[in-house]
Amino acid sequence: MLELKDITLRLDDGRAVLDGVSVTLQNRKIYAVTGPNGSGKSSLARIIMGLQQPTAGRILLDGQDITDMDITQRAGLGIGYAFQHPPRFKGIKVRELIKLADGSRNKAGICDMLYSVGLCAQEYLERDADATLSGGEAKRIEIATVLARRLRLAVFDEPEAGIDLWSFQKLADTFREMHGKSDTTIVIISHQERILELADDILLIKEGRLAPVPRDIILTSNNSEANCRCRQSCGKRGEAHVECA
Ligand SMILES: Nc1ncnc2c1ncn2[C@@H]1O[C@H](COP(=O)(O)OP(=O)(O)OP(=O)(O)O)[C@@H](O)[C@H]1O
Repeated sequence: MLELKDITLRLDDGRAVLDGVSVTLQNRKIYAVTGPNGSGKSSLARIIMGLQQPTAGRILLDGQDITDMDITQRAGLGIGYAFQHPPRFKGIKVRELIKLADGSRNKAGICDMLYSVGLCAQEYLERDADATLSGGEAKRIEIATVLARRLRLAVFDEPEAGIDLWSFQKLADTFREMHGKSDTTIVIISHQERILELADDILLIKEGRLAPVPRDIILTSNNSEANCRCRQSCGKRGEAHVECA
């Protein structure tokens, strides 16, 4: 359904953040995009959403070239995005925000959406969706609004960031359920093993290039990074090196 053809993003200094990324996303599949910090994952998500223009390459949705469309036009075609750091909205209640995402939802439907991201509806329905929300609360509410929209393509940028373990487990189950029930193609940028496990396909980005690799290799390399004493994505496979210090 979505084709990325040779997507390249160059900065003013000539550095390539993305370098010839080509991939075709299929209908109704879950894709996990993973890779080291700074490898270009969020840049790719922003380019899919129309928040950023690639320096070269084309994007096709069901054969239609959408490269020059802005975020509003792409939203109209059913492409939605949950930000890594979600915005807050002054003067809007959480209930209204979810209703805006999907006007056909009644109160019970809105409560279900909040529950699916691990929030108690009673507590949050009438809360202002402003800066009084914690980072994790705002993140979960934004994910609920994206889930509520019944999109063709939903992109989630690090949904785990700032979310406690219990809620994240619930969220992972919600992605799985949504996958079973809806036609939405889901792209999740994540470093979480749980997300990598539930994905149909894993896209590994390294230094701006796409390198699809077998799942077990990714999990092994993630684990070794977690064990590394310096905790850096340096690719030295978990051993402590002199230069790591
Ligand atoms: N407009 C910009 N100006 C300068 N540098 C940029 C710009 N956009 C992206 N970059 C750089 O490009 C690289 C890729 O950034 P991006 O946010 O896509 O990485 P990421 O893989 O999502 O990282 P993380 O896992 O840390 O979120 C980074 O080194 C970032 O600093």
